[in-house]
Amino acid sequence: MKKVGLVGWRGMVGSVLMQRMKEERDFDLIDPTFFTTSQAGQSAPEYAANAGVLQDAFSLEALREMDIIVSCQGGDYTKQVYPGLRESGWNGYWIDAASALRMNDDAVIILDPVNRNVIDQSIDKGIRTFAGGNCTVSLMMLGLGGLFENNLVEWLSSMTYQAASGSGARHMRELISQMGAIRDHVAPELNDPASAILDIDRKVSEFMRSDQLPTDQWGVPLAGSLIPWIDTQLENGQSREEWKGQAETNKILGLSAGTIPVDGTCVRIGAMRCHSQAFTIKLKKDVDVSEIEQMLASHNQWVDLVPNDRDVTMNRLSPANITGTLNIGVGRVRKMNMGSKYLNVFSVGDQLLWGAAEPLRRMLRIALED
Ligand SMILES: NC(=O)C1=CN([C@@H]2O[C@H](COP(=O)(O)OP(=O)(O)OC[C@H]3O[C@@H](n4cnc5c(N)ncnc54)[C@H](OP(=O)(O)O)[C@@H]3O)[C@@H](O)[C@H]2O)C=CC1
Ligand SMILES: N[C@@H](CC(=O)OP(=O)(O)O)C(=O)O
Repeated sequence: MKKVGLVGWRGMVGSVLMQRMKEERDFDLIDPTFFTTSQAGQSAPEYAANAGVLQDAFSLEALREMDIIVSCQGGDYTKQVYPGLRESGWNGYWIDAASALRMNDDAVIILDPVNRNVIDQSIDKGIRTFAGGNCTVSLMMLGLGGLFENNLVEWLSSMTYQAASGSGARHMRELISQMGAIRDHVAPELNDPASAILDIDRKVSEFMRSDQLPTDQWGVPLAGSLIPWIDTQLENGQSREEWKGQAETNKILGLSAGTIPVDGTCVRIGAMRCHSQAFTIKLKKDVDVSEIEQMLASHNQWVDLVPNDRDVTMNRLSPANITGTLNIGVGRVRKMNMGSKYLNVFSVGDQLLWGAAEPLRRMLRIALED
């Protein structure tokens, strides 16, 4: 059995990955070693039989023993450990959730239902470094896979509604704390049916602008509000999250940079772990909506095509419905006023599953076949 090193397994992304690996019985196929940056020597989790004790994740000697390393530890860890490991001559598979290596020439962004051909070709060429894509990009490409596969996308704009989980566990907790604090602040008025809604609204607004609302993580209110900026600021006016849209989409498809223009505004909203996106897509040619729906639905088994009907959409195409599942809800499919080549689509997907953990465990399976 191949020796597989797991780094970052107890973090949020890592925990979702471990859960999926247990569900799919991946541990039956590997000889796992669990690494840690802070708890070396403690017992490895009991769900992996005979995994022994946690190893030091900074020990190149211990890492070099592995055939495959899967890291959900974050970009800082990758930058600290990966170069030295490769320089030492280690030629195993490095499979990483972080963005640090994604755009390297010798790394491939993994999303096998979309780019299995790119992955296979790169393995044949000797590439052994694989990075999960940005969650927004991966969810977009799975949802719209049928359009990319049929070479129909001239350009696309994605306006996002991104969940708190994309910023990490502490941010999720603070979102709930903000929600609770706002509710608590007007509890007496809410319980009194005779109270005026505009008085409640004024009290809520004042509270949200005060320093009583917990904002240590977000810096600003998210509950009852939104944040139209995700990740760092770039000189061209984009956020880094917006920049990733075009850069990663083209790289995943194995196209040269900028072949398919992708742009939009990335917005954080008060959802827990599902990213939603509203797409405006310029098609290369006029195709019937029914044919487009067929392409979208048949591209992969996770697309849940939701008919463009009000009640069905409200019930099925939402973070509340899709969270915790591998489904990618795809709906609101219709032509736009701009013309018959302009398509509207809306998608919802769990950013910890297909947005982070699932492409990694599927790449692990591919590496095990090698
Ligand atoms: N959050 C997301 O949506 C996405 C994240 N990623 C990537 O994954 C990386 C990890 O993200 P995420 O999982 O959110 O990070 P976490 O903060 O949840 O976990 C990272 C590490 O923190 C350490 N840690 C310290 N205290 C605790 C604790 N109480 N519980 C659990 N772990 C603890 C663990 O390392 P140790 O055991 O060594 O102490 C753990 O592996 C990101 O930096 C990013 O690069 C990629 C895609 C999406
Ligand atoms: N930036 C994403 C989460 C993330 O980790 O992205 P990346 O893997 O590209 O750094 C979000 O906030 O929703």
